[in-house]
Amino acid sequence: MFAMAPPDNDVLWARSLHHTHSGSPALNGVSLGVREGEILALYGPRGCGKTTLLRCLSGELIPQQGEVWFNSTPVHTMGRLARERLRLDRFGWIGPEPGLVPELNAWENAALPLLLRGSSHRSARTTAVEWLERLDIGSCATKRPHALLQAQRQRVAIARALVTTPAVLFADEPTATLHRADRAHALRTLTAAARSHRITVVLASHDDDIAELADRTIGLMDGRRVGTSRLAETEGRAACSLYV
Ligand SMILES: Nc1ncnc2c1ncn2[C@@H]1O[C@H](COP(=O)(O)OP(=O)(O)OP(=O)(O)O)[C@@H](O)[C@H]1O
Repeated sequence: MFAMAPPDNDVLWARSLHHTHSGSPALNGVSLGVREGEILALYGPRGCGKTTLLRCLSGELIPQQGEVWFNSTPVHTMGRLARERLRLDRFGWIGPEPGLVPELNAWENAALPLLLRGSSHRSARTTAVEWLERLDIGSCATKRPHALLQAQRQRVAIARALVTTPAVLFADEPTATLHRADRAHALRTLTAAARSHRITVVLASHDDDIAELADRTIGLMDGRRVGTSRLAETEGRAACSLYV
């Protein structure tokens, strides 16, 4: 039987995802589509399946049942190397912890995905420094992670995820380790940078602020969808007047 291809205007599309981690159910029939350029927030309590859903959508984890498509490419049938290539070439990932390499300075950390893709040292440095400046941490470019504040480290991780201008940025609780003021600022900067570069974002968060920065919020509970709220186009854009 041929699988049904996703709708043309969805950059990511998932159908009926089921996944269980060694007996504990994480996804229980989740379907969703993500439009190109959309900022989609996944919202729900601890353990509701947000991380598992992001891992399935980004091709890191193959769901036990269900389909994931990136544009017209089925991700759920790809081999491991092809999925790794897809993640490196087209996706960006930000987790709750910055996960920086301690021996490298800020620009070298931010430039890593470009260097892994074979960019020259000089062009990788230029692009990484541009991203650090957009994220207001240009002055930290030559500092190593130990000399940075946690909020600055997380911005370096955001720069690293955006430096390749990915088609889709996956962000899993990207502000979980930050103080309240830093959280709001980091979310605003991240969503503004994504909008001005037409990067699609799928973001899991407990943060209330995210609802006003996202175009759409999907609730998850016990591995199932429990509601969608869509902001009017103008509200989503107006909430984010800062473009970087
Ligand atoms: N690698 C794993 N091994 C075993 N169980 C897991 C694993 N990852 C997740 N789980 C379980 O699967 C369920 C969903 O977890 P998941 O991390 O996807 O939820 P979450 O909404 O992202 O939670 P959190 O906000 O705590 O990150 C939970 O019951 C969790 O304990």
